[in-house]
Amino acid sequence: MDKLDRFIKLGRAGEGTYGVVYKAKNKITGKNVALKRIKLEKFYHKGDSEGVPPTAIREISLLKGLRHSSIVELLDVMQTTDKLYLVFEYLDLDLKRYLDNTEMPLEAELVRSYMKQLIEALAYLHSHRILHRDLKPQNLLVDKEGHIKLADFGLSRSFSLPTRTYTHEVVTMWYRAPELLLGAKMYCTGIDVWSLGCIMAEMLMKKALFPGDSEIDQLYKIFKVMGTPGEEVWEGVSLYPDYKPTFPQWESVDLTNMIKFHTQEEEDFILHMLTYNPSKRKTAKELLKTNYLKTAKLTAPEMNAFPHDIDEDSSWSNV
Ligand SMILES: Nc1ncnc2c1ncn2[C@@H]1O[C@H](COP(=O)(O)OP(=O)(O)OP(=O)(O)O)[C@@H](O)[C@H]1O
Ligand SMILES: [Mg+2]
Repeated sequence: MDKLDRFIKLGRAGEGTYGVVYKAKNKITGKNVALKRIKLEKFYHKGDSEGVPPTAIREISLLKGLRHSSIVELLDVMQTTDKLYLVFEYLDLDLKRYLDNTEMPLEAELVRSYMKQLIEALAYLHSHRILHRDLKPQNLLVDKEGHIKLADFGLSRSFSLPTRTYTHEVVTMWYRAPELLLGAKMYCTGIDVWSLGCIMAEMLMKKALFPGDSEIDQLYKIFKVMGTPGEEVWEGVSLYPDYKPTFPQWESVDLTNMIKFHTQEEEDFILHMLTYNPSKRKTAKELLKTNYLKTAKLTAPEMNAFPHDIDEDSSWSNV
C-alpha cells in the first residue's frame, strides 16, 4: 500500500476497541500522526456480513470535513482489503493517563478550561448532527499547552457498539447515560452531555463517579447517588423498555459528599449535565452560556504528567 509508505511507525500509542493505534511520522512533512488500524472482518457494519463496509468508509470520510480546534483532526482514511487505516493528528497523552500520572485532583481553572473546550467541541459536533456516543477519558487527548480534544467522534455510528474490544476487554459503561441503560431506542445529544458530566466528576475525584461492571450495576451505581428516578423527577421514565417498577428505591445523596468541589458554580455546572430527564438536561449550546464557562481561559496542565520526549529515531521499529 503506497499511501501507508508515507509513514514511519514510531511505536504503539495505544489500543482501542477496534484495533491498535500507532504513533507514526509523515516522512515528507515530518509531522507526527496517530495511525489507527481497524480490522474490518471483526466489526461488520450494521447489516453487512461480508467484505469492506462501504457505508462505514463513506461515513468516516464525511468526518474528514469536520474542523474544530478541540476535535482531533482526521487527516486521512486509507483502506486495504481487510483493514482500514485512519490517520489522525497526534497528541501527547489521553486524559485517562493524565489522571493516572498526577496525584492531585485537577485545579479549578484547569477543569474549567477543559470543560469549556470539550463543551465547545460537543456543540460543534451536535450542530452537525453528529453524536460522539463513546466519550470517556481515553477518548480525550491533551497536550502540554492546555488543549484538550475529542477523539473518535462519529466512529461509533459507523460500527455497531461492541461489548468487547478486539482483545476481548469489556467496553466500559461508566459514562453511559441512564436513558441508554434503560433501553432507549431513540436518544439524542444529551447522551454525550451526561458522559462529559461523569468525566468532569472524574477530574475532580481522580476516580470514576459511576464505575459499574454490568448494565444493571451501572444503573444502580447511578441510582444510589442520584436517587432512583421516578415520574416526579423524570417524566416518562417508566415507559423505557428496561424500566422496572421493582427497582430498589434509593434517595439521592448530596454530591458534595463524594466530590470536593472548588466552588458552588462548579457543582451547579456538573448537576446541569447529570440531570436525569434528557429533555431537561442542558444542551452543549446552553452550557456555553453559563457563568461558569464564561471566565474560562487556556490553563497549563502539570508538565510531569507528560511522557519525556524520547529520542524518536532510536525507538522506531517496523511493526
Ligand atoms: N490522535 C492520537 N494521538 C495520540 N494518541 C492517540 C490518538 N488516538 C488514540 N491515541 C491513543 O491510543 C489509545 C487507543 O485509542 P482508541 O481511540 O482507538 O481507543 P480507545 O479510546 O481505548 O477505545 P475506543 O475505540 O472505544 O475509543 C487512546 O486511548 C490514546 O491513548
Ligand atoms: Mg478512542
